[in-house]
Amino acid sequence: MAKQAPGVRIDGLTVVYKTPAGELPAVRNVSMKLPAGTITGIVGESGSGKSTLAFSLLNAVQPPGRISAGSVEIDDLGDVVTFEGERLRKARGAHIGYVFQAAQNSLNPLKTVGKQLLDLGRSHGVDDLRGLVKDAKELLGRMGLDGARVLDSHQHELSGGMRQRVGIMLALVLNAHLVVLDEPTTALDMITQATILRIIREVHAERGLTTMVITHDIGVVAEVADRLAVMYGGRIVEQGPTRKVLADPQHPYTRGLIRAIPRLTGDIDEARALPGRPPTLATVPKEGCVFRERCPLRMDVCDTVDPEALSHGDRIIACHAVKVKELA
Ligand SMILES: Nc1ncnc2c1ncn2[C@@H]1O[C@H](COP(=O)(O)OP(=O)(O)OP(=O)(O)O)[C@@H](O)[C@H]1O
Repeated sequence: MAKQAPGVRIDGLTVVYKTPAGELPAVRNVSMKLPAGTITGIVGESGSGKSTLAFSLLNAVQPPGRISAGSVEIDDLGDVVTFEGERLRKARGAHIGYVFQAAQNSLNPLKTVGKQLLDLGRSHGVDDLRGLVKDAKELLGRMGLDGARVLDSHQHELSGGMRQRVGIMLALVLNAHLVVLDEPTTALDMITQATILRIIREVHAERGLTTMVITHDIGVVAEVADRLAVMYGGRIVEQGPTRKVLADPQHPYTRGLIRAIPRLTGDIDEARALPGRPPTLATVPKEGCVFRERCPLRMDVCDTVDPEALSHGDRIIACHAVKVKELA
């Protein structure tokens, strides 16, 4: 059993959903690494495939979706795409912790948090349930909450920020060292958001985790992530160390995303929203570059050839224009 931060290698991952127009890819030929012990942020607009990618890490894509190609190799565990049944259920929770999007709603409203914790422990064959409760209280205390009181509460008795922390506790309490957080701070006020992000960083470092954070908010990624991957139309268009990508974005979509952030100082008009809309499964181009319709650097080749993800130093970028610029 892996009891330290595992590295993860995603290779050629494609996930399709069955639609009236046939099976269409929501994640297309994605390859990336999550180095052991790092926090990786996945950022992109709504519908870009972030949650689908996150579910693939647990081999938990639900019908009408399915992983149609690729692998997700987790150190000391193997390729989870090949896992089924009991082996898969055990891997989730014990190895891979997951905090669902809007953790507010993933708790059972009829049961106390403590009861749900015991259910989780039993379903994973934990013998020492007292020890589990002790760990849960300690984690909640670590996150600034009164553990005993929270375990006695129903979800409606907890604020949004408290529920987010309960979600993080449930993802960690079985001692998973790979943790996936889907929009961990959406719908929280700025102060609570800052607190949760600080807690994520601290718990990540203290417990020795490999963490993936999914968000549409590039500010969240800037705050917590060591590495950043930008998704668009099911593709990862740029990835690399967060600071470098934010300081010197190369892909025209990353540039657009960063330009669209309103700044507290400076002229509000300087923040320019990205023109156009992100594609849906039905409108994403089947060939050529997925971003070309909104791209200021569009060239003829973009209409027919999907740009390959190429290494540029410690950055990986999928863009014909960036390649041309480098060769110039
Ligand atoms: N069950 C489903 N059936 C059909 N299409 C789906 C299903 N789930 C997701 N999709 C489609 O797959 C694409 C990717 O969705 P996904 O939820 O992974 O994106 P996302 O980036 O996480 O977006 P959001 O931030 O809105 O959750 C979208 O076009 C979405 O409409």
